[in-house]
Amino acid sequence: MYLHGTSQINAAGRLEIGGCDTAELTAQFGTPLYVFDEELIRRRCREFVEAFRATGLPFQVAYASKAFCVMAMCRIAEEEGLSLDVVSDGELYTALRAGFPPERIHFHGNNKTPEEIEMALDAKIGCIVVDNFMELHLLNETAKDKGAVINVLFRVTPGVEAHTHEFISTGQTDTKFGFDIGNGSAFEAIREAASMQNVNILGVHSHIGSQIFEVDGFRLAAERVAEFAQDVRRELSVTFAVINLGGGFGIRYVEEDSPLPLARYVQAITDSIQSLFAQYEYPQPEIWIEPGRSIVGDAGTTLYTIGSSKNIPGVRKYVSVDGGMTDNPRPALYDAKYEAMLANRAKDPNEETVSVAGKCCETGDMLIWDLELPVTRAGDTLAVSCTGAYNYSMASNYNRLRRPAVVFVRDGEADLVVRRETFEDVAGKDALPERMRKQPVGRS
Ligand SMILES: Cc1ncc(COP(=O)(O)O)c(C=O)c1O
Ligand SMILES: N[C@@H](CCCC[NH3+])C(=O)O
Repeated sequence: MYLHGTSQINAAGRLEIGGCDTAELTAQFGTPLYVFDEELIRRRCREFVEAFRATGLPFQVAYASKAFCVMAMCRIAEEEGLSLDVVSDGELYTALRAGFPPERIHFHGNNKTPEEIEMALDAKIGCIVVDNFMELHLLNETAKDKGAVINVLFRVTPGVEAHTHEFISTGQTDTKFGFDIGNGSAFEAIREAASMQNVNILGVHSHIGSQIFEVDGFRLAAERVAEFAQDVRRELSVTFAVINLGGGFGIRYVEEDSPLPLARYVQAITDSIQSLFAQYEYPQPEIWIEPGRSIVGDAGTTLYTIGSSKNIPGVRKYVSVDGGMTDNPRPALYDAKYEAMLANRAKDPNEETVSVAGKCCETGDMLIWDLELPVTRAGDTLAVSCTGAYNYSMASNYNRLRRPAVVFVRDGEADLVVRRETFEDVAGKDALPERMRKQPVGRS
């Protein structure tokens, strides 16, 4: 397994992250356990911020909290000078509760409810990324009722297909998100908004997909957006102050993945926007981006305890862990690949090929196929790397499993940032109608 960030094998032959021995982490917090390397998260934030600073251009880096939204992560984003992208009332609530400055929050989503819009307006967030006409009208009306003017970006689809898994490509025309540039609906949205009293047009937003390993898609999106900005300026006299090119920067999950240094993505985006807008003699807009996975993805490691195994001679050996698709649905959903190692015997040589199964009652609950490992024993700790993004945030209680705890590790200290769920968390929200309740024992 590739060792990311501060991960290393210590003198005792065990995996250590953030100066914490994983054996101590499992003893203290149990498994499955999400372990986040805080220094690596901060390093990723700084890579983006420093790459922008080097350009001298005005910018915002908004952490896409959907990747991993907990209060402690919102604090880190704020401390590192990032803005925050939320896509629901729950994410907004988490951010506000963590004390994240509302003026640096951007709200996304293709079906924001009236309640979410009210909540965002009441919190006085920085901007709403408008996705459709219904939302635009609702937003203007709600803002009018509250005597407010809300900053908006328009999510546009530039017709660019990112080279990635088709389920997570969103910049193409046939998508549920945003206003299409090609068919004129993006232009129409701006035209309508320009006559509204309670929305202030900041600019446009485009997100072309996720886990992208090249810059051409971003360049192409920048071209389409710049051309659109020019049309809008010429025909509607509306000038965009902000261009947001979304997130999607790829990370290394397995050896075959070849992401670019984060600064390269920033450079390609800033170079394109700067030269295109200069070419159109258009005032330089602020450039915003929204990385999620590339900030937290490789900083997360999940620790599991190995339990049963099943050897099918001539076919394969299954080794089961105490979590699975409930804490990491990505292999089942996207056929996502992961690397793993034995954390408690990290120096032992690999001796067999096994497939790592989760504990859910479902054949598809497999975490890793054909993984080289030392011969495992029940009680060993398996560490799966790169689980920081879209694992905890997409976790479920399938089979009524309790969601794991989350710890942040740094300089030999481990802080619990989400406690492990209890049975009460799992079943305590259930209600039994009166007619189904059992008579207390001993009464007639
Ligand atoms: C609008 C928007 N912004 C940002 C992101 C974050 O993407 P990533 O985690 O790939 O950086 C996504 C998810 O793909 C998104 O849909
Ligand atoms: N959840 C997806 C990414 C979706 C991004 C949301 N726009 C993943 O795990 O890769």
